[in-house]
Amino acid sequence: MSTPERTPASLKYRIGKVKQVPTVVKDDKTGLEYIQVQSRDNENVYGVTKFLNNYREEEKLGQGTFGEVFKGIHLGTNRKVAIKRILVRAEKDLFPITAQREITILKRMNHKNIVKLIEIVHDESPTPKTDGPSPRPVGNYNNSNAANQPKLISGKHFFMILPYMVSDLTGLLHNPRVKFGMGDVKNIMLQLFEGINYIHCSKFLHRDIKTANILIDHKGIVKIADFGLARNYYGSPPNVKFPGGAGSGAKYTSVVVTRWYRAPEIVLGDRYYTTAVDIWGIGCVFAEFFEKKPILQGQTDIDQGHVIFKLMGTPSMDEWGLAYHLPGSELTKTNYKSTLKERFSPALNETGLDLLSKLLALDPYKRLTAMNAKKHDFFFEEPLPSAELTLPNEECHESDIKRYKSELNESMSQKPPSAPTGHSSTDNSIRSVTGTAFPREASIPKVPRLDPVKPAVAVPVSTSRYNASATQPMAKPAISASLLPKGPKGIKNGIPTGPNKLPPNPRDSYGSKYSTESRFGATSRITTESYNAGSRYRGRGWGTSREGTSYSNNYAVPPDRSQSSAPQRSWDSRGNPYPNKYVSQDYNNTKPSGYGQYNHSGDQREYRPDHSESSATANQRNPQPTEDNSKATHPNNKPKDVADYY
Ligand SMILES: Nc1ncnc2c1ncn2[C@@H]1O[C@H](COP(=O)(O)OP(=O)(O)OP(=O)(O)O)[C@@H](O)[C@H]1O
Repeated sequence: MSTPERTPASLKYRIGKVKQVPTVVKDDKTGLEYIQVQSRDNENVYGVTKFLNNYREEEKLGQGTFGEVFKGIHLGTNRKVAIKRILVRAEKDLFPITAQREITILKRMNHKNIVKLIEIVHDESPTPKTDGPSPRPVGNYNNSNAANQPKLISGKHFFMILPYMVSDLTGLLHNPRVKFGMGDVKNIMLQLFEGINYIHCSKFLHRDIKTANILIDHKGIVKIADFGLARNYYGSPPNVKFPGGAGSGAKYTSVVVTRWYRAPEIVLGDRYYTTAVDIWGIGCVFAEFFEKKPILQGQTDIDQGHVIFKLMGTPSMDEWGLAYHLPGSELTKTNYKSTLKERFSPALNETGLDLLSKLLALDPYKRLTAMNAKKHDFFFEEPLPSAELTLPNEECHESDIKRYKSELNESMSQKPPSAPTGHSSTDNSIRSVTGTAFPREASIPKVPRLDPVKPAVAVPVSTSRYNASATQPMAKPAISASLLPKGPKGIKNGIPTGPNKLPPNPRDSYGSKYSTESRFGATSRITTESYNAGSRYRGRGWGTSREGTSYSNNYAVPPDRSQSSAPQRSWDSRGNPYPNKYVSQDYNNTKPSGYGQYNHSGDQREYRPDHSESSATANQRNPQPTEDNSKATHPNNKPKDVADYY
């Protein structure tokens, strides 16, 4: 039995300008207070309970941009949890939009490779009195470490309670005692593709794929975490038939993705990006297994473009025509040759290199989709993906990196004399695909050092999260001023704004290759791959011993929000038609989207073009909604969920 109570002022908050007044309900039996949330079909509902006396916080696991993550224990069950603190500042009374977004999206996710949200809890930090004690630290008020805890700004605190994961990929890759075999790498990559495929098919962009956001539980199950930058996208989900992403139907913010994992289209200022931005991030993660540090460490946003082109080569008009018409197109005047092969051939064979080059394809429309990547030959040749991940006996988190570095330095200083030449072991060299051991970080061949260049802007926040020597950005040659974009508008937010003149229509370069018909199958029925296609792996042992071997069980159908008149991109803000490449994205006109369209029977989820998703043609002459104005153009004139604000 529950009795509604008046909402205490402390629980009122705002999202943007909209006041949120949750109904607080008190459970008569337990005495717990929680916020009453209206349930929707197929959706888990989480209440908000008081933190105090329910959870105990232990050590800090990670420091995020908007909060801290602690290891903790649920006192009632002794279950280990991760506690992500969200600070609501009393002065502004604003619940952070990133947290709101993360909560909203996590609630909709239901897949074994996506981290679950257990609940949201709140606490009220005491208002400091001028003569009173300082505000108390989070949760564990009796914690002996309390004195060491950072002092909190007076305000309301909300905490996301997540299942505790023993490791994250950053921690594992930096731990000198952890050695992944190629089978393990394949296992992790396949799980990652499963997770990201689910996110994309649920019509969300993650927008912050990086090793620190890839968690692994005690059973070796990979969980994608941190949905603080995620958002829904417009248009149909990616399909198996063609490479390239989905979601180019609207203009999104360019300030997304940790710089080193940022896709080239974002770096060059394309705001109509797609799910392919997440695939780029996964490509970076894949390569990171072999160097044990982020592979593309740009020191500024512009430098990031140079670093990317130095690895993949400056694209020709044929290779990525749109790059020549993006705000950062000046970068295409560079003349870098791809170094991908020579850099990664010590670790990867031809098939592996092929997968890597397709995940890191500069043109997002040539990049693999997650479901296509899973079918790449790399996963079907020896060594096969390992059936289970063998994890180290220790927990590895990003926060442990400092410790690993000092351990490594210590062991290096006590290192016995090296074996005489001729008898030297090859154990420390990067092994080919058939090898089982990865090198210790110290033994990775060093990329030749070049003259250092002073960063034009501050090093990104993420840099500070790594021990300097672990991720010391590669020294770069000084960037010739002539290579830097210098459009009349200069540089905004570190992204070159490029020339003011309208880009010429690259129809010629794209039209022949990507006709609407051939790319998006205007007349064909698009069949997406079933998650049950995992049987292909299961036959080989992959996934057999995991929880929920029936992949389809993991896919609760999220509510189909795709029936809104999703804005389509056909005309740019200046009222000019976009390159036909983008116009061809209007496959949404003839194709429905969303999970509601899938037939879940058997192994195949079929995409049934029974009705149109949007009235894009009607919108064609109207300025297209952007992340900033999409709310205003929503048919109901109100966002369907918080993510729609962005
Ligand atoms: N459920 C969990 N179990 C164990 N560790 C976790 C969990 N969630 C997060 N962490 C740890 O905390 C770190 C930061 O978490 P997360 O990325 O979710 O926070 P954030 O504030 O959004 O960070 P950022 O600003 O870097 O994106 C992770 O890298 C991981 O080490």
